[in-house]
This record gives sequence, C-alpha cells and structure tokens, in this order.
Amino acid sequence: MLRAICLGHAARSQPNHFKIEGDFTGLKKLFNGLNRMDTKAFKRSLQQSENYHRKGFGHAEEAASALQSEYQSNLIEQIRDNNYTWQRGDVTIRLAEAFGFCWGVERAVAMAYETRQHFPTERIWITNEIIHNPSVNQRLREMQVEFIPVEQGEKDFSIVGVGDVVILPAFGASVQEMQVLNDKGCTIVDTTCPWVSKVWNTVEKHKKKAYTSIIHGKYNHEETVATSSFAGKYLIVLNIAEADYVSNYILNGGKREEFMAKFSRACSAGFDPDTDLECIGIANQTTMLKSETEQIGKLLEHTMMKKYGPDKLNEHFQSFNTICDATQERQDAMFKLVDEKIDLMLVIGGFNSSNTTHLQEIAIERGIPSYHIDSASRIGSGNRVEHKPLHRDLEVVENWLPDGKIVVGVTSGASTPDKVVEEALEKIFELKAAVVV
Ligand SMILES: C/C(=C\COP(=O)(O)OP(=O)(O)O)CO
Ligand code: SF4
Repeated sequence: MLRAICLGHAARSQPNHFKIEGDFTGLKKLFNGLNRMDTKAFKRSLQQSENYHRKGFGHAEEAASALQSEYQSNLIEQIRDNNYTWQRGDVTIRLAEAFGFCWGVERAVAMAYETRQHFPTERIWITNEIIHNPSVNQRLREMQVEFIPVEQGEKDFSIVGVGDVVILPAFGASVQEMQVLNDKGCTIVDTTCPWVSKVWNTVEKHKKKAYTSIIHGKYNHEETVATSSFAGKYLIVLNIAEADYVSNYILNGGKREEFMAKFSRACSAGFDPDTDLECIGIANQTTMLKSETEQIGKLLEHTMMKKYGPDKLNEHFQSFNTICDATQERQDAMFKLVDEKIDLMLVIGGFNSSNTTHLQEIAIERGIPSYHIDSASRIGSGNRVEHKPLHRDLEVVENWLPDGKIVVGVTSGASTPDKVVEEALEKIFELKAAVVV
C-alpha cells in the first residue's frame, strides 16, 4: 500500500513536498512499462509486413548445393563415418562427436545465398557479420553483400536506400535497427536463429511482469545487443564473478557508484541497483558456457530465496534456460574428448566466436595444450602456429607439434565450415610428414 506523507510546512514551497512511502513495486512497473516502446507489438507488425521475409524465397535446393560445395569436406565426412578417428603417418586425429556448423548457422547462410539469387541486381546490405567466421563473411562480400559502415562506433544507416535489401544476421538485430530499416521501406530478410528469438521472448516475459532481466552474456556481442533491446530493465553479467558481485549487492547492499562504474555499459538506461534488483529473471546469450549459466541461475535463485524467503521466491525470481541445443551438444562432446589421452587440442573458429572460445576454455581447464586458430593459414611451415590463447592476443608458437606419434583432438565452433577444418588437418599431416623426412 502507498502512503503520501506531508514533509511539513517548510517544505511546502518546494514542488515535491509530499513523500510517498510504501511498496513502490507496482508503480515502478507501471512507469517502466509506459516509458518503453511495445517491442512485441512492433515485431508482430513487422512480421506481417510484405517487406519482411524470414522463410527464404523458394531457392532452398540451390542454396543447399552451394553450401555443400563451398563449405563441406569429404575428409571430414570420412572421419565422422570412421568413428571420429583418422590416422595418417604419425598423426591420429580424434574429432569431437559434435562440432562445426549448427542448424541455425546453416539456415542463416543458406538464406543469405537465397537472397542473392532472388535479388540478383538489387543492392544488398547486412547489418553486421552474418556469423563469426571470416571465410563465410568474405564469401558474402564476394557476392556483393555489403556491410553497413561503422563511423566512430555507430552504424551509418543513411547509406541504405529505399529499395535496398537488408539481411539481418543469425544473431538478429536490435529492435531500433529493425525500426530504422522498416521506416526506410527496405526489404528485410531476417535470418535470426529461432533459438535467439526464443531468448527475446524470454526477456519480453520478464518485461511484462516488470522483472529486470539478468542476461548472462557479453554486453557488446551482437546477439546480446539485440536481446537487451527487447528487454525492459536489464543487467548483463559476463561470468560467475560478476554474478557473485550482484548477489552480494542484493543481499548486503554496497557502493552504488562502484556498481554503476562496473556495469556502466552493461545495463539499461536509468538502471538503479538499489531498486531494480528486487524482481529478476534470468536469460542468456545462447552460446555461453552451459555450466556457468546454470551456476549463475542457481546463485541468483539462492540469493533471492535468502533475501525474500522460499515462499516469496516466485514473486522475485524467474529462470528459463536459453542455452541452445547446438551449444550444449558441442560442449558435451568436448567434455568427452578431453577425457581421452590427447597430446594437444586444435580448436577452429573465428576469434570473435563466443561458442568456439568456450570450447577452448574446456580444453584449457583440463590442462591440455590447446590452440585456437581461425583458418588453416595460421599453421605455417617449419612447425609453427599463430594462435589465440584465451583472453590474450595472437601468439606464435614454434615446434607446437611434438615429435613422434601424436594424438590431436580437434573441434570447431558452430560457425566453422568443415572445409576449414579439413584444410587445417591437411596442414598438420603435411608438417608431420616433413618432420619425418
Ligand atoms: C549465430 C550464433 C552462433 C553461431 O556461432 P558464432 O560463432 O557465429 O557466434 P557466437 O558463438 O555467438 O559468437 C548465435 O547464437
Ligand atoms: S549456436 Fe544455437 S542459437 Fe546460435 S545459430 Fe546455432 S543453433 Fe542458433
């Protein structure tokens, strides 16, 4: 119940001489709701527009065959059929049982190819990388799909003309970007993976109940930028350490300025940690480390239970697991692979690929020497590799392949074509053969 308390005669000359006391939650929810655009309604109306496409253009077969010839690999098919094992000379390859292109990536890239075929002469744009793989993005450039230019950190949409076609990548796009493109009257081809849209639905549910979405993800990752644009109040936590900091603030309070400095780029406008963490819902970027997402969910559930009591938990906490199946399968396969006797691990995928980086993390946690490369060109002659150690810049390592017989564990991220994996394996076979000579 709300109570208006008069602050007394002296305060009457001031505009707010009444202090409101009581349970503000309902009122705050109402203001937040009024302040924000109805993103759900916007999306629904966009989907009904004749300028909006998310189901391809009837060229699925041609697109599938282009993908097959450009990205598939016979060698990798053979290794799959040979119980994920291959031996040549001194090298035994052990391939993870789930790796490479996921369903959502194949779907998005195929749609981009279909778009080119369907609009052979129109100018086609993409709002950012379609997926985090350099060779696939390069292929789109070669097909004259242009990337929206970025000026001083801001995308410049003024370059897009009325009749142009704009592809939204597999990560999706922010609701503001969609609105700009829709207002311009462009043809929008939406390749957003449905698993990503599922996360948007989750934060919409939080928003409807005026819960703050706690998003486990990277605040500047394209998917999380899009997801947070559909949220009401939100706070993005990168890892368990940040979640722990938030939990501690909820339970014990803390320095507001320090909190705001820490999350300045990772929270919604006007976020107030003292009032916006009373009711929270959990969501996550689809490609985070599954175990960490679960840990964060449990930690915040316990936090809210401790603060409000078990019987009030449902009023203050909501959680839906939005890690996608492909991410789970690739991480589970990696956990299986690192249990084997492996001399070194090769992790192949874009350096900005979140799911690939998490595969690398699993190998490193087990103490296996692990090399993250984005293409076969990183493997040089003379037994050297240029790779990206976790959270560090590129490094060159000499003599990375040990002498004698070796077992190499191999995995690749959800955005890595099998062809790239094959090229890397061929380089390893070549190097080891040269060492023997
Ligand atoms: C498109 C997409 C996943 C495909 O792998 P990506 O490597 O492109 O993306 P991410 O792991 O999120 O950095 C978003 O779920
Ligand atoms: S990793 Fe998951 S969410 Fe991302 S594109 Fe693939 S299937 Fe979709």
